[in-house]
Amino acid sequence: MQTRTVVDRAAVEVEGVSKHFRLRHTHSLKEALVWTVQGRARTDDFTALHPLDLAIEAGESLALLGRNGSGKSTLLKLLAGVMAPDSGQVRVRGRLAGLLEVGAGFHPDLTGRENVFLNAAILGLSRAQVEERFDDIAAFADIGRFLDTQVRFYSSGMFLRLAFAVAVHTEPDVFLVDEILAVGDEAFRAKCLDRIERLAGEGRTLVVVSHDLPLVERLCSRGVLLDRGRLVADGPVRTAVERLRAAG
Ligand SMILES: Nc1ncnc2c1ncn2[C@@H]1O[C@H](COP(=O)(O)OP(=O)(O)OP(=O)(O)O)[C@@H](O)[C@H]1O
Repeated sequence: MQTRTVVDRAAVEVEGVSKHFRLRHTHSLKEALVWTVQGRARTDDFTALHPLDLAIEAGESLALLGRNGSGKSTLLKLLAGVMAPDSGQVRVRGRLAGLLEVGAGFHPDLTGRENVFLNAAILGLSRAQVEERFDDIAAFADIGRFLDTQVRFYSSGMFLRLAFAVAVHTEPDVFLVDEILAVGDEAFRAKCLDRIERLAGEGRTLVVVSHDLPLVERLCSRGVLLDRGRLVADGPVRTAVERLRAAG
């Protein structure tokens, strides 16, 4: 009989990952000079994430929870590979897609249509695959003739519509979603949530960052709670949500 450890099956593995930021206290040469003369440090190191380990199994739906500034988005960016950790490593198996920031991966001078091809290529689709799925992407985004407008003129909701439509049509193995659904209108949000539930139902791995606790309880089965950059709880989502609520 073949035995596999949890780590063998993990879709996402995070090992000893940490992230520091350098905070600059001065923003002009003059200010820098004054602070130096006063003997004050012009920069300060801030640890957004202390070394942490996390294994997410294929097909799991996990919520990253925590108060403002606890490190959720930083961890999500490290998983997405848009930011490099200062220590440790992140391994993701399969195709990764997600919505981290409105407009990320879009070129402002290109039209929506052109950006669909650009964005889908970044997410690993061939031109032929995008052509085949283009009508479905456009129908999902439902932004009408704005599809042929430069995206610099898009509202944040229109960006979200197109970005989400592309991301779900890449058939990702691992799907990352930040608070971002907040800018969509109610009907689109409902459509996105249905689609996210469908992705989860297909056995894809979900990692969701949200302060909308009823929503994460609906979408996720596992909750990971961060507090000031440290992983403080990991278990059933309801337990993590209760702990977060209790912490006020
Ligand atoms: N590029 C950066 N430079 C400096 N500090 C940063 C940077 N990005 C994040 N931080 C800091 O790291 C900490 C964690 O930020 P992060 O965005 O991960 O928190 P979060 O849990 O997602 O918060 P929120 O719920 O408010 O979105 C915060 O104190 C934030 O100010």
